[in-house]
Amino acid sequence: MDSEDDFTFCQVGLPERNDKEAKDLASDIGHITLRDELANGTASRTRIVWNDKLSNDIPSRKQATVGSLDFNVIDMSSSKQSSTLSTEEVPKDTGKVVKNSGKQGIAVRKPAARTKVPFEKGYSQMDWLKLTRTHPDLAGLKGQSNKRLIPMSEVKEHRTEGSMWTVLKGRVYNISPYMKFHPGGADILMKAVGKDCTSLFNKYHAWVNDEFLLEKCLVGTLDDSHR
Ligand code: HEM
Repeated sequence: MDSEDDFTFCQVGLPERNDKEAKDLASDIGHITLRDELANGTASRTRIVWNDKLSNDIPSRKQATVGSLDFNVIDMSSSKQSSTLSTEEVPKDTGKVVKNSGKQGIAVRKPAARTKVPFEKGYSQMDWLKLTRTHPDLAGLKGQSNKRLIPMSEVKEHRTEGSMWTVLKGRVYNISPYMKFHPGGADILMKAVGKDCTSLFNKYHAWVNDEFLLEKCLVGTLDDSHR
């Protein structure tokens, strides 16, 4: 056999230097370094290390292990002495930084004020769902159709305790039975009574599925032909 026909198959890889560079790049992204270590002298595990300057200023750094992963947890909510981040900037509930003091900092976005009111016993969202399945006439229709066109003038008349109407996305609901179940509280929901509350609803929680939650409270469709 001619020597030119004699092929040898071998593993083709990057030159050693480039291989190392690529590995360093992949394992040292931003402020995080991945370090392979030998645990108990047997299995290898990866340690994640935050190595930015900021983390040195933050007092509460915890280390944890999940499976074979070791990682440091920086608890931003307990940070008090940082020169650039004040305690007001860290909301208690989220631990996220929402406001930048201007000098140096981390991304900033002020969330909309969200105050969920603890529900009274028997008024959880689950209780509401049960009620919607069992109550025969939550809307208070008394046999009337809920396919009726209702003028705004009629919506405005319904502001009494058992009959509180609102307009939401063109539909008219009797929200009276929902009042005590509303996770934002009954007080704020009173703002919707006798009015079109679509913009308020969207301002606070456009993601809430109103059609599903208030299905059994539907009294009709808004007739906006007289506007
Ligand atoms: C009329 C129909 C409404 C329904 C079915 C409804 C339903 C809900 C639901 C399911 C939540 C919990 C949201 C979540 O956990 O993410 C919620 C919370 C809340 N709602 Fe409503 N809501 C209505 C109207 C309104 C209106 C008109 C306002 C303001 C005037 C309002 C203000 C709030 C607030 C402040 C919260 C608590 C904070 C939050 O979760 O964003 N809601 N509502």
